[in-house]
Amino acid sequence: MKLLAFLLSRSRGLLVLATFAGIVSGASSSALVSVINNALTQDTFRSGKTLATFGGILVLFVTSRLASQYVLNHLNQGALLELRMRLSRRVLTSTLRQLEETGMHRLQTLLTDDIPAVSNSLSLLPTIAISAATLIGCLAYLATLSPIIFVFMIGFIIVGGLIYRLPVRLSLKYFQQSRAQSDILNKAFRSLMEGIKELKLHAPRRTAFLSQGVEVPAKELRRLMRVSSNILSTNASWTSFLFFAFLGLLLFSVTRLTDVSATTLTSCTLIILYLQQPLDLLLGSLNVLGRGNIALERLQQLDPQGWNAKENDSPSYEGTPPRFERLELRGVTHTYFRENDDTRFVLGPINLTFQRGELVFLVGGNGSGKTTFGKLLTGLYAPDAGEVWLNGERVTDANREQYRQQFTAVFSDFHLFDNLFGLDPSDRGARVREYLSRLQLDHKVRISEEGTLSTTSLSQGQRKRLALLTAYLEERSFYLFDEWAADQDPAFKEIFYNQLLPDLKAQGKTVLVISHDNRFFQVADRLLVLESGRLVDSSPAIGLELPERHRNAS
Ligand SMILES: Nc1ncnc2c1ncn2[C@@H]1O[C@H](COP(=O)(O)OP(=O)(O)OP(=O)(O)O)[C@@H](O)[C@H]1O
Repeated sequence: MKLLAFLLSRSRGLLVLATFAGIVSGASSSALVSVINNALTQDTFRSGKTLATFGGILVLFVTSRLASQYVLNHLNQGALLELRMRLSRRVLTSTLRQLEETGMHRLQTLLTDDIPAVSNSLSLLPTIAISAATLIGCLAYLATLSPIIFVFMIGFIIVGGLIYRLPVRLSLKYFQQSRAQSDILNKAFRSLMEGIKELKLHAPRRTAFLSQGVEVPAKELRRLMRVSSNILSTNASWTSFLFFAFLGLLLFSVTRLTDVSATTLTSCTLIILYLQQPLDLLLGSLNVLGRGNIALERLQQLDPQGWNAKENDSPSYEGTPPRFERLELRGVTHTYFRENDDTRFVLGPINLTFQRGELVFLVGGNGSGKTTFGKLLTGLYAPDAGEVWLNGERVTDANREQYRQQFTAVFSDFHLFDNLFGLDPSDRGARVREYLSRLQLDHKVRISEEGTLSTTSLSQGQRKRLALLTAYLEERSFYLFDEWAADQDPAFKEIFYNQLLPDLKAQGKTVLVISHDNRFFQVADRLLVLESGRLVDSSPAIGLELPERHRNAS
């Protein structure tokens, strides 16, 4: 079972210890039953010595049970922490394309549904260990009291267990289907959050979205989970029925055929009744374990090769990137396949060189591939074909992480963290203040010594300025701005194009600006034009002969 293998891979020693303590607890629980039974049936047994034995076993029972639970709880919580961290690391070490194809909604289901499902099943392990040990101990005691009733009991457990398993499998099938439905529902929830303004402004859209977008998958999820749970409830009731039917059969029929005394029968009945609880717990846990297993499989599917790898896949790169001199793209391409409509978009092949200290503009119509080019250039996408060379060294999978450290980028869908993670603002206090003032944010935002921003609740243009501040502090060699100035007022556009960009160039930075602002193209050394994924012009410097169709783009 995957769950057990997962726990075993984490700490075999502790698992053995917990199981041993569980067995001791189960055995002492059975011993308690035997003492109680003897005290009930034999007068000579009710002595002070027996009381002391009873007390001793009781202490052993409680302490071993506690030890088993503590160790397993420790293991479970550790396993959960590891799952959360692994999933986060997997996200950070997966390629951007893999994540885009997986879909954020699916990652959300993994975090919000699947990890708790694994957690639920792991938290059952102490109960399972103790119940199993109690069951085995009581059965052993039953065997000493009446071998024939023991054989009947074993027969009942085997037949009952087999009958129980079939509906559990069916229930798990429905549960598995419900996971795909959860993905769809989480996608709808994301739309609900991100599209709240559009939904509030348009009543018919809101009504249709609620009934088709949310209610349909939510109802389907309800149906699947209801069927799955009803199968289990029916199964549990059916098993209780079987249990008492077995007891009835034992008391009223079997004992007539065999020679069992009334005292033995009373003792056996006491034990069998005592066994009902561990049996119920064990059978009930089959389903929870099955659900945990399905959830763990889904988590592992995110990266089947890498999941079991040892933790040598730290997502951070600590080295110092080499000084940037020259970047060359030789015939690089990137293709998006759209399975739904069987079409594709091909960027490239692109042949291009960037030198240190160049200021280059990239223009092109909507959907021409500018942002895709930005992702390819910065190493967020690996090229499908062609080669990238940095300072005369070829970029491969092995050094792409290092290659990415040359770049800082503000994409049009940038994310603003509320802390300058990975940057030490105390080292850069004077520069932070200078940049805040240059970006006209000094009256709005303060940055604490720990790097926390006093607020990120700003206008979109101001948020972009804060993203630019972060980019400045990163002090990388190559800057990429994807339509950065689109949200800026005219006065700040002037500052951006006529002061900030030339300043970066003067510092020896290479800058690629994706822009539609043709009023400012003269500040560029070079203008690149993309059309339907093809680089149709890379005119050298000034004069900037922009093809007719792009002239009035801004
Ligand atoms: N994650 C993706 N999966 C599949 N196709 C994509 C993806 N991202 C972009 N595309 C497709 O690739 C093409 C280029 O998109 P891209 O975002 O690079 O264009 P762009 O020039 O930056 O456009 P805009 O000026 O509108 O921002 C588009 O046709 C788009 O449909």
